This record gives sequence, C-alpha cells and structure tokens, in this order.
Amino acid sequence: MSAVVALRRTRQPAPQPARLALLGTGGVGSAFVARYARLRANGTALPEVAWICNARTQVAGTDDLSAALTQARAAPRRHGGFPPWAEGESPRPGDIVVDATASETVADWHPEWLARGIHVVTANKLGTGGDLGRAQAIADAARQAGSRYGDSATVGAGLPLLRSLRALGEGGDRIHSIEGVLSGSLAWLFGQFDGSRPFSALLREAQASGYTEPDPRIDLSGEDVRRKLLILSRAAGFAVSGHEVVVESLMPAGPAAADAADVDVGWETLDALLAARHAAAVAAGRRLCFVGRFDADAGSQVGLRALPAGHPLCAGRGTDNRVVIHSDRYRDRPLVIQGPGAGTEVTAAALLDDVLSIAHR
Ligand SMILES: NC(=O)C1=CN([C@@H]2O[C@H](COP(=O)(O)OP(=O)(O)OC[C@H]3O[C@@H](n4cnc5c(N)ncnc54)[C@H](O)[C@@H]3O)[C@@H](O)[C@H]2O)C=CC1
Ligand SMILES: N[C@@H](CC=O)C(=O)O
Repeated sequence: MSAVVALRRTRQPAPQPARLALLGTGGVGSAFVARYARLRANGTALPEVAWICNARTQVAGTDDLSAALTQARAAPRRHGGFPPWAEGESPRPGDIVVDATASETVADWHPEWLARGIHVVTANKLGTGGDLGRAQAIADAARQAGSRYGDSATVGAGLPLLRSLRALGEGGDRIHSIEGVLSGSLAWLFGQFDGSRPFSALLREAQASGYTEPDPRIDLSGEDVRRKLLILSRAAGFAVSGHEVVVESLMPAGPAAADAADVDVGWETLDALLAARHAAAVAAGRRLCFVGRFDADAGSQVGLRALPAGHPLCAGRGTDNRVVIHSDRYRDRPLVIQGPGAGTEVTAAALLDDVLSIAHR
C-alpha cells in the first residue's frame, strides 16, 4: 500500500509585476514616452512606468505620462550630489531600466543593475561601446544573474545588426569584417552637403532634427562611430579596446576645446575645411562617406573617405546606415544591412522592441 504524504507547501509570495524606470527625458526619452503611450492605447501589454528621471529630478509615473514627462523636463538644473534616481527607491529584480541618456554615470550602473536581476534596455552606447572592462562586466553580470541587456538601439538605431552578428556567431560563423556607414547624422550631412550651404548650417539642422549626439562633437570626432564599431566587434566575439581603433577626427581645434555649453560657437571653422574636401572628391568623381571598418586580421579604422560614386557604401539615402558583413558563410558575397540609423522615433521604437521582448519572454 502506498502512502501519500502531503507536503506542507511554503507559501511563495505572488511574483510582483515588472516595472519600468526611464532615465533620460531628452529627444529619445520623450519619443519613448510618446510611443509607449500609443502602444498602450492600442492594447499592447507593457510594464507600468514607475519612474521618469533625468539628471535633475525623478518623477513617479502616473496614468498621465505626458504630464510626468513635462514635469521632469521642467525641473530646475541641479549641481553636484548623486543623481536623483540613485537616492530614491531602487528597482527590484525583474524590473526594467531604460537608459535614454548619454551618461557615463548611468552606464557605470549597467553591470550593477544586471547583477541584481534588473534588466537594462539602452540607447546609451557607453555601456558596451566604451571601456572594455565595463563591457565585459555587463556580459558577465547578465549571464550570472540571468538578466537581459537590450542593446538594439545602440547601433543602427534598431536595425537588425547586433542580432544578425549574434545569430551568425551562434550558427558557428566567424566574422571576418564589418564595414559601413554607421553614423546617421554624418550620412545625412555628407548626403546633403554639395557646397551650396555651409556645413555648419547643415550641422545645426541635423542637431535640431535629433540625429546628432547631445554633444555633436561626439559625432564629428568619429567617437560615435568608434563606439558603434566596438559594440559590433565585441558582439562578434572580439575583445577590442577603444585605443585599437584608429580614428580620423573631423573636429577643428576651436570647438574641440570649447566648453560643452559653448559648443555651437566654432562650427563655422568646419566650413572651409570640408568645402575643400568636398570639392576635391567631386573633382575626382567621388563622394565623401564617413566609414568605420573592423577587420578581424587587419584592425579597425574610422574616418572620412572619398569613394567612387557607385561604391556600395554610398548607396544609402538620408540618415541611412549601410553595413557590409563578411563571415564564413558570407565570404564572397557579403550580408548587407541598410536603413535609417538615427532619429529619435526609430531609436525609441528599438528601445520599446527590447522592452517588449523582455516583458513577453
Ligand atoms: N538621436 C539618435 O538618433 C540616437 C540616439 N541614441 C542615444 O540616445 C541617448 C539619448 O540621446 P538624446 O535623447 O538625443 O539626448 P538628450 O541630450 O536629448 O537627452 C539626454 C537626457 O539624459 C539625461 N541625463 C543625463 N545625465 C543623466 C543622469 N546621470 N541620470 C539621469 N538622466 C541623465 C538628461 O537630463 C536628458 O534628459 C544617447 O546616448 C544617444 O547616443 C542612440 C541611437 C540613436
Ligand atoms: N548620433 C548618432 C545617433 C545614433 O546613434 C548618429 O549620428 O548615428
């Protein structure tokens, strides 16, 4: 006769629903809130936004997210001290932090959150495109804690670049090279620049359209492309350090040395410089393209190139990124991925795609 032993069950607390914390209420953060509200209104199940934060304040999420966003954006400047979100209630395991800042401080928190079981979704490239140690700490923390790192907004504003590289690696392919136009703002600028309007005027337009970094020097110095190339090559399995990427900067000395607040002051110094490069390229039947290249054997470079007008890298339009990947299976004919690679709306959409993929897993 068998005995059925009733085991007394220890009562498990009901799992708490995941919440969202949005850090950053600039162009991308605001577009995130607008898209979030649209998706919710259409019936998409999304975690509640518990906090909206920026460098100045933290506002509790309410049903009226647009009002919470307005309140956060209107908060007065603050000087020194911990960021407001670091002083309040912490997210708990299972929550999702969305990083729509360009902040080193916030990027430094990525490994810490992941280690605590908090998922991170980011447009901020500094987490995996900056210091190699931090990028490795992010990967280790996510693996050990089982938390997720949504990074599709960091390169190509959500184009299927990182996921394609990872799929190739998982399928046993070694990546040979990754080359392309990786800056949406510079693609747009060099596509528009025909000598009829000063480069500085176009730059201000790109800035107003939300294509550039908060500090456009990050684009013009090639730093943004260096970060993206590092993110891509690291995702392809190569432990590349920033100093291994040879970068040609477009920055003239004046704006390079200016305070961030005065950064608009010297853009006119770019005009003559780039007009001369443009005229020389046109005279040779070429087009200016700002290109990043990672080669598994020959290293990495970033810089402005004058390419034959029919060159495959010149085929994009507007803010298009165009990336050419060679791997074991794509040895002779590469995989080519092209599409809009900058802009607050596509970037916010990429962030929400990552949130949805984590929330609905
Ligand atoms: N604009 C685009 O096309 C794309 C942008 N990105 C990335 O998105 C991020 C945001 O870009 P934007 O919205 O244009 O910048 P933005 O300058 O308009 O906004 C940045 C926000 O971050 C906040 N912030 C700064 N330090 C903070 C801190 N310590 N704690 C909390 N909040 C802090 C600021 O208060 C501000 O609200 C950047 O990392 C950028 O590289 C990524 C892909 C495409
Ligand atoms: N400033 C960046 C924005 C997206 O990453 C770019 O120009 O591509």
